[in-house]
Parts: sequence; C-alpha cells; structure tokens
Amino acid sequence: MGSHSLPTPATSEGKAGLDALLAAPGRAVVALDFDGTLAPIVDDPDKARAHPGAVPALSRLAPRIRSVAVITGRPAALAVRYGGFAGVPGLEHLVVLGHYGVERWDAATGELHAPEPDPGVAAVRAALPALLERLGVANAHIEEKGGRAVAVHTRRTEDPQGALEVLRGPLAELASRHGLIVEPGRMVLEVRPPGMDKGVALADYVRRTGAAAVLYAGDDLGDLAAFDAVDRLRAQGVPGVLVCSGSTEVTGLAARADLVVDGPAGVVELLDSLAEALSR
Ligand SMILES: O=P(O)(O)OC[C@H]1O[C@H](O[C@H]2O[C@H](CO)[C@@H](O)[C@H](O)[C@H]2O)[C@H](O)[C@@H](O)[C@@H]1O
Repeated sequence: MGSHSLPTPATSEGKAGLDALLAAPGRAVVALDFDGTLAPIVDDPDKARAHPGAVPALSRLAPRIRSVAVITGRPAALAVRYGGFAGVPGLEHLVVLGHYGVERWDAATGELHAPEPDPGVAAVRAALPALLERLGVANAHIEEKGGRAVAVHTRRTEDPQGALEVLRGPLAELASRHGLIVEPGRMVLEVRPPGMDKGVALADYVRRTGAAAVLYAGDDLGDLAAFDAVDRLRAQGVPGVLVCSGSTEVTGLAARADLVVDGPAGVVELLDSLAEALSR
C-alpha cells in the first residue's frame, strides 16, 4: 500500500459524488467491474486474476463504507475464484453480481443465487463451431460460461478486430433465432439472455442497500449500462462518481467518466486512496 492523494473528478457531478461518499461513507456503495477494472486484461480468459493490490485495497476500504459489490459478466463463482474474494477479512459482506446481475454471491453466507440456464444458450453453443468454420474464424476461442452464456473471443486470432467484425452480424442472427442477445466487449462477443444488464443490477443493489452515494468503476462496453444507471440515480438525487479504468481498446467510457485512471493499477491506487482518506 502506497500513500496516494485522492484524485479530483473532472466534473462537478463527479466532485459532488465523491464529496457525498467522503461525507457519509456509511451510506456509500462502491461497485466495480472485474475484467479490465480489478483484473488486468490477459490473452487467455482463464488466466485472468485480480491485480495483486485489489483484494488488499478492497479489504481496507470495505469496512469503512456501506458496501462493496463486484458486478461482472463472469459467472459469479468464477469471479470469486479468480478474484480471490472468499474468506478475506474485511470482505465479509462483499457481494458479487455475476452474469451481468443474473447471479448473486454473498460473502456473508457463501451462497450463490442463480436462476435456471436458458436452453437457447446450449443450442447456440452447439451451432458455434460450424458457424466459426463457415466464417473463416475457426481459431476464435469459445468460452464456456456455465451454460448461462457463451462467449467468442478473438484476441488470440491473427486479426482480432477483423474477426470480431466478421462474427458480429451472423452471431447476432444466431442469437436472436434463440431469443438471445449479443453483448459486445473487448475482443469478445457474448451470447446471453436479454432482460438484465449492469445498470439494472447496480440500480437494484443501490436501492436494496439504501445507499446515499455510489461510485462505479468499469472499463468495457457492458459497463455503459451501469454508467447510465448512475446518471439516473444522480437525476433522482443520489450523488455518484463514474470511474473509467482506461485502456486504448475502449474509449467511449473515458468520455463519459468523471475520473479516468490508468487501468487496474490505477483502480487499486484509487481504492487505496479512498481507504486512506476514510481512515483519517
Ligand atoms: O464484466 P467483466 O468483469 O468486465 O467481464 C466481461 C468479460 O470479461 C472477460 O473477457 C475479457 O477479459 C479477458 C481476460 O483478460 C480477455 O482475454 C478478453 O479479451 C476480455 O474481453 C471474460 O472472458 C468474459 O466472459 C466476460 O464477459
């Protein structure tokens, strides 16, 4: 843990959000995305792990605020495992909302709540190898997501962006034939059921916790829904701070953020500086 001063948000709304968090931390929620925000992006999705400073920073911050939540496109149990979030002193009340909020894991009980998988996902999964072959992108990586979603990664192909573009339309068609949607992300297209997103998940979490201030940090397109939710909360009188874990791959988030930090290392620095400011 280094000694860091709190950065100043670039917008007046962001400053108001941070001020509210610092003034009444016991009523503040900090919610964070996993990949690209708490965990550095790596080529192999199975090798993603939380930044080494993430859990220590979260465990210092969590006891000083109302609550911390991780909101991720990953299955909740996988995020818990890759994050190293279970059984950590200080994180006894951590909540992980997986599959964009469809699943919920509570550190307090160790329980995972998850609905039945949509049968359309298995049908799409079965059709994928032939589709990838036909489109000339057979070397794209298929990520199994516990039957609740399936993702196609192009990061390790020769032309990741080109392969993504080739896949986008046909995958959307295949998904919609089974009543599913495509969630785009950093060199990935994920097929999943509609009806839930990180914005719905965050708004619901803020409501349940009765939070009076919120900070949300994300890096990818799927986090835009959470950014929208913070905008709506602000309009309803709940101050909020939007943090972008900056990258060269997704630029749209930085334009919307109150604070842009330098990837997961920057997020860890911010969490550390918040914990430090709240311990004075
Ligand atoms: O909501 P998130 O926690 O950000 O999860 C979104 C997707 O992240 C993962 O993919 C991303 O990270 C991989 C590992 O660093 C990287 O290889 C890939 O290019 C990124 O898109 C994950 O594999 C997906 O299932 C998540 O939906």
